[in-house]
Amino acid sequence: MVHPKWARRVHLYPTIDIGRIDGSLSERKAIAGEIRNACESCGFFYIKNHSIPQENVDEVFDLLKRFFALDEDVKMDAHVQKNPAIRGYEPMLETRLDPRTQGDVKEAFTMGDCYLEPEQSYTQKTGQLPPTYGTQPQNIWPKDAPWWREGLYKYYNQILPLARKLVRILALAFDLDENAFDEIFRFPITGMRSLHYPHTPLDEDKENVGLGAHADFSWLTLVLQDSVPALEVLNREGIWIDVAPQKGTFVCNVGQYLERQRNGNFSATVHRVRNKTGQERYSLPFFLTPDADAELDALECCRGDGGEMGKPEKIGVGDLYIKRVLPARKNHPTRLKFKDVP
Ligand SMILES: O=C(O)CCC(=O)C(=O)O
Ligand SMILES: [Fe+2]
Repeated sequence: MVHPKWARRVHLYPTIDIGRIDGSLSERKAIAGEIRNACESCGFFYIKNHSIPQENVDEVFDLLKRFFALDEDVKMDAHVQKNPAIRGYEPMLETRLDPRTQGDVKEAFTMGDCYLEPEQSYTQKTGQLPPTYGTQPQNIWPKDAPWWREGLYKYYNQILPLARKLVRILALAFDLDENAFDEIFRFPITGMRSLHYPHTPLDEDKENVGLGAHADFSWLTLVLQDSVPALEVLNREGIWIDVAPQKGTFVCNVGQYLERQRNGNFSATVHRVRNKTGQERYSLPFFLTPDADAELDALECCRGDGGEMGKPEKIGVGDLYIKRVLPARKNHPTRLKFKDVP
């Protein structure tokens, strides 16, 4: 029997109108209530009326197509192996999120938080000078495609403020003061991952995926997908359910940090990508995680007796990040460097 929460296909992934996210407190609380319900059921929902214009969305997809169509050597100039923070370009099959697969049939380019790159205005945002322990930018860019950095930053500087608004809405969703999380999101860990999935034929001998089954290692993820359906979510009955593209929306999902903070009341649900459409697919997830030096504890409201997950320990956001992100990159120099660290 299908779990009732999943059986109602129509309400499976609600589409939440956030048009009044800057409205009155009661309007913001109404949005918070809808998001809370979605996070307590399947952990996936769409948002619409998010204020990023459709023309900017179209523009960023054109940018992705232009980048991935470049010669491999131009992209490999920013190969992920050259960057200690595991940012940059990943060719096909470089990662394997699900060990049962041959590898992820996709190419990707990741950039994220960096206190040295001027586009991110670290000092203006934090009121501090960049930390002295790092002298190298955390991102890597291909030298022959300056338009790539420019175009991605244009989008980054729109999606990050939107994600920050959702942080405040989530604080309201927990019946907290809406600024309650501001101190752990001063200069958060971010990851913006451009993805290109070719068509992957189904193969009876092996599980053929664009991105293997995983739950996001983030606090909250906002995925911009194009019109090619390929994202699937595993329901509680073990059935994969499509997250159909909906123009003008983002797909949002709860990540493992938020699940932990809610002590399992919110679900970081397993999902994967399989592009069986015959078309090329592009997507652009944005992962938001609290500050690397923040500590995260289960919220007062949901500590309880620990429930079936047990009471989680307080965790250092950055430490856990390193432990969890590296295993999927088996040959990355940073992984090899830390291979004996428990
Ligand atoms: O491409 C997508 O639609 C989702 C990608 C994803 O799940 C991820 O990068 O974690
Ligand atoms: Fe994901």
